[in-house]
Amino acid sequence: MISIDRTAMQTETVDLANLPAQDTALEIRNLNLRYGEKQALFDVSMKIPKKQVTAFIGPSGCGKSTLLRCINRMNDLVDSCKIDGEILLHGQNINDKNINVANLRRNVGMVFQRPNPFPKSIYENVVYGLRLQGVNNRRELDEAAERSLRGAAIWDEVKDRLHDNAFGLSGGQQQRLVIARAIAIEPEVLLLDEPTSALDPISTLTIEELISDLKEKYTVVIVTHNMQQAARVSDQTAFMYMGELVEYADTNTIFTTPQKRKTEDYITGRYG
Ligand SMILES: Nc1ncnc2c1ncn2[C@@H]1O[C@H](COP(=O)(O)OP(=O)(O)OP(=O)(O)O)[C@@H](O)[C@H]1O
Repeated sequence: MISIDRTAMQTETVDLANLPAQDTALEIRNLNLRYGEKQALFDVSMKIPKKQVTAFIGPSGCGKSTLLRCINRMNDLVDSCKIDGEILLHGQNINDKNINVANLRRNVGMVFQRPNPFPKSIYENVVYGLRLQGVNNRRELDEAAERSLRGAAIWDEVKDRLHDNAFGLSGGQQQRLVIARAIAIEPEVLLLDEPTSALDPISTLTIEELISDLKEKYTVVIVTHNMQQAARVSDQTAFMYMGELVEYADTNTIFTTPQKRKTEDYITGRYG
């Protein structure tokens, strides 16, 4: 039996099935995904609320990362991947042929399991996306760097060495730097794919605290293996099993009174 620390759980709940459009960041409708012959997602539908943290949990191979990667079309990079169904952002299906994928990814940032700073200075890492957008004004870049590093809770640790190479930072600092890089271009949605699984417990805690702050400005979707983490940081939790969305509800309900037997078995540690 796994014990879950519910002290930090959110108490405010939203009616996910009837979420009004103005509160919905993303709507996934009847999403099916195949890698070649293998179907990895089965008819997934859900609404992801704005400026909240939504966690995807479930046993290894259940499709959490696949679903997350659909939200910024990272699966486009996999040749064998075929998707049908819709993911609506501002009412527009991001899978439509006329969608500009670079714009989509500016709006929907992603942070991976292993910190992946570029081999550049801390400063240049943060302003990278802005430079790509053609911003060259020094003051604008400086302001964005400070704002983003503060937003990622790493400013105080790096403000005196902004021009040092990012590889000199610890793993936990690198991950916060990568989050700063992601928020520098002010996306609406941040996708976090097991962002702490390569980090030590203290860095993990720092990132978890940061995630709770990030939702003031961004919609956060996090994949995690760690149920305690989902319980600590998320407002709603989606439990997936073998490519299906089994149960999706506010985090408190999922961890205290799940409605489905499979969810209960998973959160009580019977499998996974
Ligand atoms: N690029 C790929 N090509 C073929 N099959 C894939 C690919 N990526 C994932 N899969 C398969 O799709 C299924 C879902 O994988 P996915 O990585 O989304 O699961 P997950 O729940 O995130 O797992 P984990 O927790 O182990 O990361 C698995 O059976 C996996 O083997």
